[in-house]
Amino acid sequence: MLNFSELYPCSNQARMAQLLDGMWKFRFDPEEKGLQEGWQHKLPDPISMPVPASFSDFFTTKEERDYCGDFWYETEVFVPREWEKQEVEIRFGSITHRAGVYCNGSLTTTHEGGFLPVIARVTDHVKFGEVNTFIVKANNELNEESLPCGATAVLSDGRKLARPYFDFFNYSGIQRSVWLVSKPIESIEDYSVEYELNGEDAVVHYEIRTNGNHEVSFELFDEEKQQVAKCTGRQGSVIIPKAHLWNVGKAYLYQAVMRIWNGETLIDEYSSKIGIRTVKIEGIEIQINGKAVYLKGFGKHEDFEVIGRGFNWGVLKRDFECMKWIGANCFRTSHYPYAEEWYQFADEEGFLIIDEVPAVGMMRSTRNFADAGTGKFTRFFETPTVPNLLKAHLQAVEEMIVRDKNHPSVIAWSLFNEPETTSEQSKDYFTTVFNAARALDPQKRPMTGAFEKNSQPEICQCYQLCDFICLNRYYGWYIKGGPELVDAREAFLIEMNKWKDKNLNIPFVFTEFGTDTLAAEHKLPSIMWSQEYQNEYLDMNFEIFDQFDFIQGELVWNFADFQTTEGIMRVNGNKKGIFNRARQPKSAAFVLKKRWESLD
Ligand SMILES: CCCN1C[C@@H](O)[C@H](O)[C@@H](C(=O)O)C1
Repeated sequence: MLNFSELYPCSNQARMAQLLDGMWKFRFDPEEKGLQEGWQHKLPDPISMPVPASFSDFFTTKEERDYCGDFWYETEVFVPREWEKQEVEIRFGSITHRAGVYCNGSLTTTHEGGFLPVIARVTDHVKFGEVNTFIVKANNELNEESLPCGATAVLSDGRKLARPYFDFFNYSGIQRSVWLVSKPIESIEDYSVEYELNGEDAVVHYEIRTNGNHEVSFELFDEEKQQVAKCTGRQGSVIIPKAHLWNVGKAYLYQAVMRIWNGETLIDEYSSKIGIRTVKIEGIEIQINGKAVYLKGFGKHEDFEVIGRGFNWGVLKRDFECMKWIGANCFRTSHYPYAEEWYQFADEEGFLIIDEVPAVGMMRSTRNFADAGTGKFTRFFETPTVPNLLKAHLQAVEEMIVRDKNHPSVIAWSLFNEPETTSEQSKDYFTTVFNAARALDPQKRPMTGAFEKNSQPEICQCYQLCDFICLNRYYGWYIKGGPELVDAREAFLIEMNKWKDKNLNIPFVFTEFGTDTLAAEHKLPSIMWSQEYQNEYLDMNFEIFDQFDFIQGELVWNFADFQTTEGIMRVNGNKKGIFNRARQPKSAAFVLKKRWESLD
């Protein structure tokens, strides 16, 4: 169990949450001298740095844009005397990839993993009624013992360089919002909800975890703020007659209000929106509230000009508007858990999410996208680093499921993206991961992972772990592209018939298929990288998908163009977007809109 509460900050009569986003102080530390020079107390000669944001794209030099190593942030916050009898925490939505958090010069916590919250209890270090200094020592180096996997090179001038085993830029920094939180000494630390549907009625089973022994109450209010249920006890079940169900494209959110009481005196209160719905795999169907749903949408990235992987409400709003316009109903948080606000908004808008842990790059290839399908095996799971990697993987899975388990939008957990899955060692490794994940989700949602082309049905050792199978396939792009599209179709059909012949009777979802396409390129007849080719490629894929009833979803790669490490196969980033990086549609967006609206 985690030794901190991941509950999203809220303010009420018992708690306060102060947002600390804004301009912080910042400094690179390439010589790693900060600690011995006392930077944990104060940064010398700092520059300014927006939070939340990646630091890379603000700069005009390559050394700063591509910086790899230690770096520091600092901010000052007044802590009111009224908080003196409370617990005080500082909560980062994430710090990429690892961090130590200091309060007035004292180390309060460390955290490994750049895509889940970092929470530090600072009660014993803050000065109430005074200005306090918070400092973060961070690092963005990649290795094979932490997620996502990669390596760190050292250039001839001594600078470190990230060598990702994945196809997205190693953006880093304090990329999500930061809060200063005060809450009672005895507080609500976590809660979970599970649902049962009985005709028009629903049963909400709840469990509340606190750090004390006082009585706990649970109430539910509908969207008209009318109380529809009330119960006492740390766990219980409440019946909701004629419940309003949460559904795809038709969200309905109740407000759950949890309180700790000392007799009539309120000790703590925490409230959160919940959506009553069930998720189930039934044969080849993915069922929401007992009804089959075909997933239409995208693999995405948290990525935008200038702010890199930084969270921004405006980008979130535009992305959801584009996804609604095109007729999508689902996205995968490729290749890492996104900022919580994405799930909150998906809850509001009735979108489905496949929530993915940052287990990407587990095949030791910077260009796995090119090596996939070449039979290039690197025996990734036979190396001495695997035990530590497994620890980091299990920690990330736990933090992701604990953080996201109450979102109705989350319908499945993706526990990897394109690892090697053809060895006994990979089977043992992922069996451990899947078993751990299953024990963590009170709602028992489906578990899956995204397989690349080497994971062929006759040699893959891990598809058997999945409740539904996600395939990333590029027939017509990395395999038999351009003039060979007709052969790509044949090869694709051969593979899909091999999967069909296994009679697995479970759903398959395509979580990646796509082509790099320059928004300015038109060519008649088509040529790879032209918009015409992207459309021809998509049409071929759809013709294959429509031949197999067990294919229950198509999530195109990618929603939008995004930044990657530079290289001969990337034109200022990955151009497989259906929208360009500014979220303007390529011609394929209209092809998808037409298809997806017809699938409704
Ligand atoms: C086998 C393909 C893996 N896939 C991973 C994803 O992160 C890349 O961006 C994508 C691509 O090449 O566009 C390929």
